[in-house]
Amino acid sequence: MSIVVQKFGGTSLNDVNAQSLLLSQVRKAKEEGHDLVVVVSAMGRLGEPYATDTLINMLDITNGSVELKNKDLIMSCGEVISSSVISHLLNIHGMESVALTGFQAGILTDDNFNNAKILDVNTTKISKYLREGKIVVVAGFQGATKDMDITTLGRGGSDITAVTLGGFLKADRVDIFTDVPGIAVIDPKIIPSPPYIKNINYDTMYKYASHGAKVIHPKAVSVGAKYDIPIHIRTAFLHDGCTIISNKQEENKKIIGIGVDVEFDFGCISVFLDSNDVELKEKVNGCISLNTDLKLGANWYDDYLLIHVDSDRILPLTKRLYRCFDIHKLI
Ligand SMILES: Nc1ncnc2c1ncn2[C@@H]1O[C@H](COP(=O)(O)OP(=O)(O)O)[C@@H](O)[C@H]1O
Ligand SMILES: N[C@@H](CC(=O)OP(=O)(O)O)C(=O)O
Repeated sequence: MSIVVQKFGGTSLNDVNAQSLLLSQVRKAKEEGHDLVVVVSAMGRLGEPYATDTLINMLDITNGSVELKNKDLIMSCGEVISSSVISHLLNIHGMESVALTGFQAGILTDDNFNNAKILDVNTTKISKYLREGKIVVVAGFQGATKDMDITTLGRGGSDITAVTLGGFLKADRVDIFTDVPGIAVIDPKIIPSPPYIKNINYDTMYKYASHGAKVIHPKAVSVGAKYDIPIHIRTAFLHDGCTIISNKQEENKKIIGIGVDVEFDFGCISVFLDSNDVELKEKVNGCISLNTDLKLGANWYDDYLLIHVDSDRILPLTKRLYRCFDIHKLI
């Protein structure tokens, strides 16, 4: 039997409409004959009751530092709540399911609290439920140490849970459901309706995700490469269309994408392009030399250009670069 892992991020769980789209995606995969593991993140974003940042804010950090082990315990609760709610929803809609925390799912990590690494997965329990025909809903972003202390995997870590489970279970593919229909050439929050990438290889995606394309956690991409498991980035709002991360990459693409990363008071813009295209490199150099007022420094690496910018100038420069490349003609 083929196994599919479907991961739903916080933005794909946070209201009744999103949850009903989740149900229809799960039903579709079940009807296609797959055994299903569903990995869920905490519902919503800061301000919403069970979002990770809301839970962190319940610890009063004004009176001293937070013990990381304790912080992990509260941070893991959002995903546990989601797994219980989603499993219940599946059951009441006629899709038999069971909810597991990361610990119950057999996810063993090191004791680097807040940023733990998965060391092993004992899939016995998941496999047993799958054999019984149940959909297994696993709380993402967490595991437990050999001493049974709860850990979390670093922010955005539910993607790591999903791809790691896919690898250990020898799944056919991992679907990452989010609020965008794939990996775009630039964050759609910066440039609305940008072109989307159909196929991207693990290596390029790892670099792109590490430099601003935060739609997937870079560690999840490297786990995908390790197990050679295709990762589909998609949205539950649409049935068709996705980006496939695998060993394949579209040929003849001059430009892969622009990643934007803001850290405190400075930021980085990374431009990923065909490193053999001298003409394009000159165009890029020309474009950034026209914008010296906005940049702190720029360095070429193998296949990307990294530009350092003050964080308040990052959006204007990104938009100018995007316009200057005329990306629609380059991809
Ligand atoms: N190159 C890109 N392509 C698509 N989305 C991107 C890109 N770069 C950044 N993003 C952002 O990633 C977001 C999805 O990731 P995230 O907020 O972590 O969702 P989730 O809650 O599903 O994990 C999108 O809303 C989008 O703004
Ligand atoms: N809820 C965790 C883990 C996670 O992966 O979330 P999301 O899939 O919504 O990015 C976080 O906010 O870091």
